[in-house]
Amino acid sequence: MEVIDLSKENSIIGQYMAEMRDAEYQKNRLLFRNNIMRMGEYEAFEVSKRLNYEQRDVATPLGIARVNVPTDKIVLATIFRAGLPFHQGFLNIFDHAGNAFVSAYREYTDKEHHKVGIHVEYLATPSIDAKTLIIADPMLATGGSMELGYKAFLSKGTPKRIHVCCVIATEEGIDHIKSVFPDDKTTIWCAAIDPGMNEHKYIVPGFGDAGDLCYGDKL
Ligand SMILES: O=P(O)(O)OC[C@H]1O[C@H](OP(=O)(O)OP(=O)(O)O)[C@H](O)[C@@H]1O
Ligand SMILES: O=c1cc[nH]c(=O)[nH]1
Ligand SMILES: [Mg+2]
Repeated sequence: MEVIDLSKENSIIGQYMAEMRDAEYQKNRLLFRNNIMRMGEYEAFEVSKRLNYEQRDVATPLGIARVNVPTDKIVLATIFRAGLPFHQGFLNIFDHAGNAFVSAYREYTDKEHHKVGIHVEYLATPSIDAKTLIIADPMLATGGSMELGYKAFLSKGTPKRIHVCCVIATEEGIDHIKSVFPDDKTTIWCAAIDPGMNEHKYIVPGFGDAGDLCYGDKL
């Protein structure tokens, strides 16, 4: 399975990442959400290079122009909450895509807050049969939310190609995706692979809680 870490090549996303990781800068939720959205736009452009294309003749006012356009039928899927601004970034680029949403939230199952359980409660999706499925969620920590989100989407068909798109990943999360997603048709995209997680399963150095940074704390 191909894993593409966009930070391997210098680009403007290094600036977005520096701002998103900065504890002072993070205090402004509008800026944080906006940077997550811009990361989505950037990643979407990169993913677009891997789509299938066909030539089309377009009538301009002055003649016929030959243009390459993507033929893939895309479904953009995301996981509430932190996925929402990331999803918007992808949708700004793939504006003809279908859209799928699932809710998954992590909850500690022990009083020491070392073990994480994941709850899936809501699913709204078009058919993903024979589609190019892009699942956008900024954090790939244990990989549990991505797995459960994917399994929920699978109840609505079998995709032709899958792009797992995140902002920060861990090796553990990537290994988990490799163990549960089909190897021959999945690509993992990220903008950083961080060294690990703390005892509460937060990525270190990471950002902190991406959902809270976008939308505030929750009970
Ligand atoms: O790889 P995992 O260990 O499953 O962690 C990743 C999940 O954590 C975050 O969601 P969270 O559960 O914090 O919900 P939120 O977006 O509502 O804050 C993030 O958006 C992922 O969905
Ligand atoms: O570091 C992490 C891990 C999971 N979810 C987050 O929002 N942050
Ligand atoms: Mg959260």
